Amino acid sequence: MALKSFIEVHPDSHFPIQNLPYGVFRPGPGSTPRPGVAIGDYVIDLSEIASAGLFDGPILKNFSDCFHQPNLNKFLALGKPAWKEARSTLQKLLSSTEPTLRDNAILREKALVPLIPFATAQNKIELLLPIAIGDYTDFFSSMHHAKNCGTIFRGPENPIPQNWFHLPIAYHGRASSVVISGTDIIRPRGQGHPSKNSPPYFGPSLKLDYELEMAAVVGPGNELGRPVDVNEAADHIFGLVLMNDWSARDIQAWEYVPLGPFLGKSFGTTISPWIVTLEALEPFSCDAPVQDPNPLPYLAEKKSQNYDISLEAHIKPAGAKDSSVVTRSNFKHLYWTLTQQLAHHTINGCNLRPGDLLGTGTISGPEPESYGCLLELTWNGQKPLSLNGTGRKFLEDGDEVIITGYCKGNGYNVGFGTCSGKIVPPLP
Ligand SMILES: O=C(O)/C=C/C(=O)CC(=O)CC(=O)O
Ligand SMILES: [Ca+2]
Ligand SMILES: [Mg+2]
Repeated sequence: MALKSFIEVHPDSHFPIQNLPYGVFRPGPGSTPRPGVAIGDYVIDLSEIASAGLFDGPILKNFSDCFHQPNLNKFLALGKPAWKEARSTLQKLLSSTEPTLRDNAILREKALVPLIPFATAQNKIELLLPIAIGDYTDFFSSMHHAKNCGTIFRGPENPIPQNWFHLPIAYHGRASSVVISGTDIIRPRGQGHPSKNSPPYFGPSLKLDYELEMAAVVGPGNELGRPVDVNEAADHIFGLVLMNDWSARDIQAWEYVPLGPFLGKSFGTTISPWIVTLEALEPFSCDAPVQDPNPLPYLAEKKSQNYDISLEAHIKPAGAKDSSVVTRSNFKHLYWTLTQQLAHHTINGCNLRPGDLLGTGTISGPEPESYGCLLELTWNGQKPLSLNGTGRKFLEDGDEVIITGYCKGNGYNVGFGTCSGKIVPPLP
């Protein structure tokens, strides 16, 4: 019998009792941010559960102040045994056979907050960035994406750089401009260089793009100078979010040789509000692609695993009734695994800290419909897409990009909800 909650959850919901993703929310205007867990159309207020003394396992009974914080960093720092304990406490508390919360109307009233806000201003719940992000790194782990970008930017002879098959390439992103789903993105201005013979121009980006990605949220992290072993790296990852690494292709193409992306990406990166734990994703793990050549020993894992997560990106133009699906991809296409990314990041002694964000890189698959950005889908604007009859080379003002992702279980989904953002006009 599948685990069931006393809270009714629609079979299509992303948030059944098997998921229990973590976020941070404000139950109403002016109230303090607090951690919560999504179930069906509700958020469980973890500060209320902690205040009621219900985190009573051996670890959390001494550390339940981690649920009276404006972000999840303190909980992340506690590590995997505490995460496991919290999950089993919450799964028990929410199960249909457990009376503690089910039959306590006063506690239910305090701890269960409707996620779909009612129309009234008073109980408009607000979802916030769940973590304080000290550092954000973005990898480049899809071979299909690397090949397509290489062909477009560097030509078809050697599209994938020689180092790519030996190490998970990355660049340091900008943590300050990571924003929560629903935040508008102002079209950036910057320099572009349309062709060899013309001088550079300055103005609003003419090639604004999305990048369909996921990102790992780092747990305890490591001490400076002490790398994480690749076979222990999974214990350092709390969970995953959806991510859109907005990219201004014209700014990027002109600025990024030889030091890598800078202003073409640092104007905004959107993440989804709910962190789905690796524990909830475990039933959906699958073998990662076979790596050829074999990676160096520090990247060779005993078990190399991905997750079967269906991913979609949609674009909804201003005033359009419906959005159009532009990408259909899957997390399982990634060549370098999350654990290889994390181990590689620390191999020189670099320390990761709780709440650090590690983007996977754009998740493109082999089929043209699975390409994870407009640069690939329109081949740098040469082949416009049709969105319900309207042509698109790159994003226009008013376009909303919506990324979704979920794993299909037997009679339920473990999903990520949505990660969305709308392009608004540049500054004058
Ligand atoms: O190959 C290039 O020149 C550029 C690639 C990217 O812009 C991708 C990037 O940000 C990393 C990724 O998302 O995979
Ligand atoms: Ca990226
Ligand atoms: Mg970005």
